[in-house]
Amino acid sequence: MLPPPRPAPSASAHPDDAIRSTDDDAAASRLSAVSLGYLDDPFVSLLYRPQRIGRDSSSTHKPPLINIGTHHRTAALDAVVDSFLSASATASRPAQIVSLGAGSDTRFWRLAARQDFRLGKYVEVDFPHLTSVKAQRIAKSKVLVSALGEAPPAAAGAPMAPPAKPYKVGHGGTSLSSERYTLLPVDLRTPGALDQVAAALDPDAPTLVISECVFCYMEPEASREVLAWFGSRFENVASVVYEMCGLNDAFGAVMKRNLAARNLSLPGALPFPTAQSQAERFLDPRLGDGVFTKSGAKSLWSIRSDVVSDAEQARISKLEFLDEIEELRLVLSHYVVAWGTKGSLLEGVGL
Ligand SMILES: C[S@@+](CC[C@H](N)C(=O)[O-])C[C@H]1O[C@@H](n2cnc3c(N)ncnc32)[C@H](O)[C@@H]1O
Repeated sequence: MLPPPRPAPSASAHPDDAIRSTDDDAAASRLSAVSLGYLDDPFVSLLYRPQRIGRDSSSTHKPPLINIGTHHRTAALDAVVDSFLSASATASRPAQIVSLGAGSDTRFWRLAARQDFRLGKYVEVDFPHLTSVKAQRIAKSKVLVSALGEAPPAAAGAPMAPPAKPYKVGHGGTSLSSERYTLLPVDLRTPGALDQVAAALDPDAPTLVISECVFCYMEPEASREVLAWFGSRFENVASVVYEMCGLNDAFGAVMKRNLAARNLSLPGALPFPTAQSQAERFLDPRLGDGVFTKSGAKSLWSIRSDVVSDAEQARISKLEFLDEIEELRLVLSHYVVAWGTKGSLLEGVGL
């Protein structure tokens, strides 16, 4: 969910600084939702430190509308990931997940903490500025390192040495690789940049590509290239995006004005007027023939009634007072979770 305007960055700032700073918004929203009890995620505070710490914990709290949106978005993405994992449970190769523009996301650690964790690989990519910070935070935390898998065995006959670390940091500190998890510095707009992602993946394994609030900051041609790349390289592939839609109204005008004050624009959101149009992006003939064969989408407002159970809605309704249900409907109607799949992955997702 997008925050209110902040002062524009100085003229000397890199044009991508504003895009990179959106990770701060996403992570701060997650931290707020966790600290108020909307979400249970012990890894948020290990991967994200708020830049402006006030005198009390309430300074990290976002308004209820943002907390509810963060909750529903997480519930929907969790449902997609669960559906993918159960559809790929019987595959001959262990499933893998790629998270594009992952920022400070914690999903890998939440999955690795589960009893039924069985992923072959989880790969995250983002700009090097973000991956270097994330690699450092992972390396400093025993809890985060413990999820990465086993260290490679020492070579036979090697002299006694201290135990090897279960990960390697590379690319000048901007990448981290391990048995279960790989973090790579990639600008998704650069042609050919995804080839280094391919090296970390099994081309024959069921693959889920997650993109949460990333494509909106890219030109639509660039995000189409990314989807086409995954769709053409992996036989058994599905993808899910969390995006904005319908910004051609008064709500969208305010959002665009607030973002412009931060040097941000949304070239990748404007061509999508409805949730359905986000679903149709996966079936766009310009992606290539049969790259994705089925798709679907729901706004966060529909996800509220169709995905979040009554019991969960009752639980979170007690966390904070919210009297403006019409305003909630307006905000949640402008965010959408859309998916596309080749074959039967995600067929049972219910979105
Ligand atoms: C709003 S944040 C979302 C972070 C994360 N997906 C989440 O939901 O918490 C958008 C992220 O996308 C990344 N991003 C945007 N454009 C990108 C690009 N061209 N290449 C790589 N990462 C990009 C940003 O750096 C940022 O971390």
